[in-house]
Amino acid sequence: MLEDIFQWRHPADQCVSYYFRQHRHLGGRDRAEIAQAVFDVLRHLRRYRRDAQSGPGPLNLCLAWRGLSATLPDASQTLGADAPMQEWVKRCEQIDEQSLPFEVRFSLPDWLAQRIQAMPEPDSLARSFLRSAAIDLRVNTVKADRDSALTQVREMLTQSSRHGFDAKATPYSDVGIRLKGHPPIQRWALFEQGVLEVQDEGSQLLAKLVDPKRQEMVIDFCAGAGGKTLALGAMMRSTGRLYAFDVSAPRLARAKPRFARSGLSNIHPVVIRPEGDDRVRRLAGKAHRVLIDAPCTGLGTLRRNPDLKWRQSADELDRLQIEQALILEQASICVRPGGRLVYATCSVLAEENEAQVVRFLESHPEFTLIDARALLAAELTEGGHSAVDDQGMVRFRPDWHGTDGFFAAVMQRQGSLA
Ligand SMILES: C[S@@+](CC[C@H](N)C(=O)[O-])C[C@H]1O[C@@H](n2cnc3c(N)ncnc32)[C@H](O)[C@@H]1O
Repeated sequence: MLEDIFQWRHPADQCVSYYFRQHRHLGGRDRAEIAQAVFDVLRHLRRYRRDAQSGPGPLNLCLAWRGLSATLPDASQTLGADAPMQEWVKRCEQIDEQSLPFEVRFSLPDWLAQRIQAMPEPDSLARSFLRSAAIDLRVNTVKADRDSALTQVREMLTQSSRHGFDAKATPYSDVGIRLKGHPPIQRWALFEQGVLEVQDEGSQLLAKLVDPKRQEMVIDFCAGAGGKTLALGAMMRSTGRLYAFDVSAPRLARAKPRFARSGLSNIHPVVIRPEGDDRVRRLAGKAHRVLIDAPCTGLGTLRRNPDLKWRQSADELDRLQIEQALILEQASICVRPGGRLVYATCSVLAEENEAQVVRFLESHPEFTLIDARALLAAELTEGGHSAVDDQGMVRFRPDWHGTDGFFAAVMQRQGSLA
């Protein structure tokens, strides 16, 4: 499986699923343990590869034993590694991490390590990317309120044969539930009925920044698989017109069953062209709110997708910046006077976040930045780290806020909505 993943042609979770389809005899517990070990290897790949230079066997075998030993205590003994491998694993685990350079200690490619080192509290951020993330759920408020959904989720977890699962309300989002453990939620009736959707708390808060009202015209410009569209549609109570745009027909096709499950009838999926699309032009100056959940490096989600740090590159970051600036131009045309434009990414890199917004505002004096503090009900300060900066832009970090890394800026076009 590691050989397949290291081609970097497909996301790691797809490679893992493919492997399990080819090895149907593996039980649930085996699958969970293998997946955990593989993701541990991806998180620590640079460090493990360096250690493996002195390893007692082929590279991938050494990596596999490191991953297994890190996730299953004493794995190398109980699962039968030979004596040299057991000794080598033990020696590696005793290395003082402070003796390692930053990029090895936190297993980052050079281009990314340099950028993280330039941010506040770099060790804390880099370390948080080495941890796995909890599963967050969003309650579809068209179908249930959070309290009743939480009660039902807890009942499901109590009935589960495995111990250690739990659920609690998310601290910032008033429609979120955070799970402890990884129960099989996709098989729950609550999920099939569209009461629950998997969505990180940071993404849930994005809908609050857009703050769509009943009967408005709203555009989710990069709707992809529809996660944000669903949250917006629920806030609009299934009224008004909510366009789900995307240039990718397969992505929008994947969103359609989710839209159907949700019970929302105000969503209109439309495949658009990246430039000069007629339907986008026809909506010029019409939308009350436009959300751009921009294509980005996704590096804020490293806890969930550790392979991204190996699949992304500085060249790809350059390419994405051009694409993001173009999307900002196209999408902003649709905002009506007094209307709102929200630009967001799941990245922690300034180039695709505040730099894009600052550049856009410089060339578009008809838009001004709104302070996000006024739009978010919950106090977003954790340990003295506010999620909203002095200019009013939002930045979540896994180490400070327990969410994925995430950025958002809210802008408003001059004029009055009336
Ligand atoms: C970060 S993903 C969106 C995720 C989605 N909002 C969700 O919550 O599931 C970015 C999306 O932007 C789309 N995209 C890329 N270029 C675009 C463009 N020029 N116009 C509109 N969408 C675009 C991609 O196909 C991708 O689905």
